[in-house]
Amino acid sequence: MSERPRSAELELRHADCGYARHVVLRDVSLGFRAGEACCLLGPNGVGKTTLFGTLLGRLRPRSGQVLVGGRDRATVSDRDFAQMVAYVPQATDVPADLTVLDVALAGSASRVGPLGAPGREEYERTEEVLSQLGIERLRDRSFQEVSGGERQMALIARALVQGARIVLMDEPTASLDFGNQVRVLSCVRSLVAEGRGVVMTTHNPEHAFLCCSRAVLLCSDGHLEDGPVEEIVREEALRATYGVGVRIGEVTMGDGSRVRACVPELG
Ligand SMILES: Nc1ncnc2c1ncn2[C@@H]1O[C@H](COP(=O)(O)OP(=O)(O)OP(=O)(O)O)[C@@H](O)[C@H]1O
Repeated sequence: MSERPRSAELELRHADCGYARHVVLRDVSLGFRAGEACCLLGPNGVGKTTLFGTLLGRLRPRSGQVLVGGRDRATVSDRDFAQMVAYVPQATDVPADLTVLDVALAGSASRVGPLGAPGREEYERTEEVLSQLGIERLRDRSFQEVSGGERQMALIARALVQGARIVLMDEPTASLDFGNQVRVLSCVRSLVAEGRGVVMTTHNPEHAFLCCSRAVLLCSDGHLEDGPVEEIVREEALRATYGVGVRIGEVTMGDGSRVRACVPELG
């Protein structure tokens, strides 16, 4: 298991993660900080959602600790937590009929408090975020009626309005078309460029090369590998994790930079 990075803003320390009768991940020590994108990889059922649930305080660690800004998660109010950590769920959970603007504006709830109502400042910030993400045209559309990719962008907008330094994204590209996947990955890069931290899960290891500097691979035997993407996302590791052959090559981009790409070997 790798060492904890220093000054992590969100951290698991020797945490056993799981449910009443089922510990899914044992003795996990991982720290996440602003200015870094980390990709969480692993096969179905290995425990990625369980790890997120624990980081978010929805699941209590069976042992060990979750620390937020150095404080035990259990001592941090949900409101304070929301100012430090935002969560972008998969876009499949559709709330009651709200516009895209309403969904994004909900990100300001932790700042205005339970009895407050968003004011001009919150509306202006929300409009700004919608245009930053290029979805201002969707402002008054029903969240239920926009496409999956547009919903995902609206949920990312909500996290940006929330203003948290660390953003957890659960399979942000799942069920998106190619164009929307690329837009979401570009958005991850922009978040990091503006100093936020992103922790995202994906079932496409190539996404780690595109927008993350760090990868955490959860292996079926319960062990975990954590490090720079190029050291973690390797052909042998992917074969061991997913049980399929994969070749990793490099592609030269338009600006001359080289990016790694994964191509599976079909049996
Ligand atoms: N509420 C629960 N109670 C008991 N066990 C659970 C519960 N939810 C999930 N599990 C089990 O925990 C393990 C990890 O599940 P988890 O959903 O965290 O995996 P995952 O890596 O997110 O999978 P996927 O890639 O398919 O989303 C699985 O064995 C699952 O069956």
